[in-house]
Amino acid sequence: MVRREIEEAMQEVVFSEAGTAPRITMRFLAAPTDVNWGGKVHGGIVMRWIDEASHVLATSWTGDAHNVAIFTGGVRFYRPLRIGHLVEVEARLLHTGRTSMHIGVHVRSGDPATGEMELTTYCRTVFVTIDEARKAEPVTPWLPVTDEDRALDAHALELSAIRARHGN
Ligand SMILES: CCCCCCCCCCCCCCCC(=O)SCCNC(=O)CCNC(=O)[C@H](O)C(C)(C)COP(=O)(O)OP(=O)(O)OC[C@H]1O[C@@H](n2cnc3c(N)ncnc32)[C@H](O)[C@@H]1OP(=O)(O)O
Repeated sequence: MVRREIEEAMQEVVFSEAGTAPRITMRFLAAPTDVNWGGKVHGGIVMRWIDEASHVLATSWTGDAHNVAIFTGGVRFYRPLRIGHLVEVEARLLHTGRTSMHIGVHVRSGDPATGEMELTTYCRTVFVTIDEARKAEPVTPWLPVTDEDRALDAHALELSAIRARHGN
């Protein structure tokens, strides 16, 4: 039920170059040490990359590395990721609340010989910067500029509202 509502909401949004939101991309090779028992990259490793890319984005937006994930959800593993393939992890700021940074992360991968990249994973994370007392600090608001920015900003709020309606 929640999943269907979230998947429907996700189908309506577009991530393209028309978005002006702050974003960062990490690129590297999937290493032999990232392997799972089936010979592909372990899902937990992909989650670590998602965490790291979100952390880099949150740090670049706030200028403060003391930020943590307060929520991660909507993780969708679309296809397996192969050892030796080029990996691209793109984190884009979707929305800022009083203290929260809502981030959409796309993981793409492909054979470096062809350069063709395919979407392997999408995930949404929420990060906050913490102060010395470990309280979430106010964040500089990000103001959407283009139609795509506004749509993604509204999308982030809609996903939070769906979860709140279902008690999580
Ligand atoms: C830190 C040092 C770094 C140093 C540099 C080293 C660099 C090395 C590289 C490392 C790269 C990897 C870095 C990854 C970082 C981790 O992944 S850290 C590991 C996982 N995370 C944690 O351990 C955090 C555990 N949680 C906590 O400690 C507490 O919840 C926190 C984060 C201190 C927040 O507590 P709080 O101040 O009471 O927060 P609260 O006011 O309830 O909520 C804050 C905001 O979150 C929102 N929120 C709360 N729940 C939800 C939810 N379910 N959904 C959506 N939003 C929510 C609230 O609505 C609020 O947003 P606003 O309405 O203000 O915009």
